[in-house]
Amino acid sequence: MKIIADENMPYVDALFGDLGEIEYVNGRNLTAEQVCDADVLLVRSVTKVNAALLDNAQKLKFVGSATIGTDHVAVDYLAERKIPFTNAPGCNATAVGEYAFIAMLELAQRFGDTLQGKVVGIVGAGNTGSAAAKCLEAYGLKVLLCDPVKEEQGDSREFVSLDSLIAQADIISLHVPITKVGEHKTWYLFDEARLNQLRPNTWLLNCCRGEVIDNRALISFKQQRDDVKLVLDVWEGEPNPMAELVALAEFATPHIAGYSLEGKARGTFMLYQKLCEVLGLEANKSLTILLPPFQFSQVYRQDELSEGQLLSLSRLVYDLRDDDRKFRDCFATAAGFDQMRKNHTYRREYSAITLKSEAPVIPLDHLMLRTLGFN
Ligand SMILES: NC(=O)c1ccc[n+]([C@@H]2O[C@H](COP(=O)([O-])OP(=O)(O)OC[C@H]3O[C@@H](n4cnc5c(N)ncnc54)[C@H](O)[C@@H]3O)[C@@H](O)[C@H]2O)c1
Ligand SMILES: O=C(O)[C@H](O)[C@H](O)COP(=O)(O)O
Repeated sequence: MKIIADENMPYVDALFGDLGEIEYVNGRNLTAEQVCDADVLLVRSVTKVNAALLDNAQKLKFVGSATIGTDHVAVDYLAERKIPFTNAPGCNATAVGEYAFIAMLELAQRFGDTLQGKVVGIVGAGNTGSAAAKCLEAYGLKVLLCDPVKEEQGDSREFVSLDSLIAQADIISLHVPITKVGEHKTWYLFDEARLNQLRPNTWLLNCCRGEVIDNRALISFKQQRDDVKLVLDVWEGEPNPMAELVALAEFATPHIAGYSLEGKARGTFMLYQKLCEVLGLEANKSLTILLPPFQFSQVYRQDELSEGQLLSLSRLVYDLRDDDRKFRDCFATAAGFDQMRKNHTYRREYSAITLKSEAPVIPLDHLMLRTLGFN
């Protein structure tokens, strides 16, 4: 069996090595010729999976995308050809939630402010939005959710409209899929008019898809409104973000909000489980053996935790400042955006750290940290 896999997908050898012969490819430049004799195709978000790529791949038995988003996949086309497809819903949700939370802690520190006491609006209350909300609520913040789709589906959480969220929130974090049609389409959800609604000093984070914000409108807006602070992980026109916008963002990264090792491993593992199911095989490998040990796996803590200390603890698993610095150095050079994504193999989730205390009673802060995700 021939398995074609994106070269940036980790743990493919460990999980798929027994199932066939693996060929690694550059996902962004994948051609129809390269996949014409594939039995299995494993992709990430940079590969357009459609008729042009797959019409000649007549042996194809399975397509898997180790991503949450599916906007790069012509799912109707695969269904028509009866080719089983799976993505990996929720695989990197914790990573995105922690990225957003840590970015807010970083902004607070950079601007001499505190995160504690702020009201945060989450737009899109699915896996990543809920993961961000979990961190924020663990830290005691008021969270407003806007998700008209979930609201219509009868989700029992409390929701507000987007206008009401914008009017009340100090911080807005975007977590919607990109959709171009329908009542709740998200393409340019934040256009010039919406951006002009933002309250003074709002922090706006985008870790979902670049085109959820009109990037040109955002440039003009931010040039007038320096009080608004931006954290941007996703960009219109990836892998070539607009240089003016990168310069205007407080934190800028190359679409890696979901790139924890845990999130990547879960993504590949979910494809492995699904392929085994499609092939009628037992999925007898385990996710836990994939992850390398973590250098700060145990942390001893006694004292009451300040916001600055919470940020220091968070930087053990993810130091956003490093990625921001690296990105500004490399995004403008040819292939810099993709190269940084390819080499991004160092980030962990809070769960990689086990908290220890020598005090006889577990400090109250440990309960908050455990709700955040620490062990
Ligand atoms: N930056 C990254 O590395 C990264 C990582 C993972 C996911 N993503 C992106 O984030 C998106 C969201 O991921 P998820 O796991 O939370 O997906 P999800 O499907 O679990 O949740 C998305 C939510 O958005 C809601 N929604 C749809 N249209 C909306 C609208 N107009 N207004 C408000 N809510 C709306 C949906 O009802 C759903 O609940 C993905 O589709 C993907 O594009 C980016
Ligand atoms: O949709 C997703 O899951 C994310 O956008 C994903 O993390 C992007 O990473 P890629 O697949 O491009 O490596």
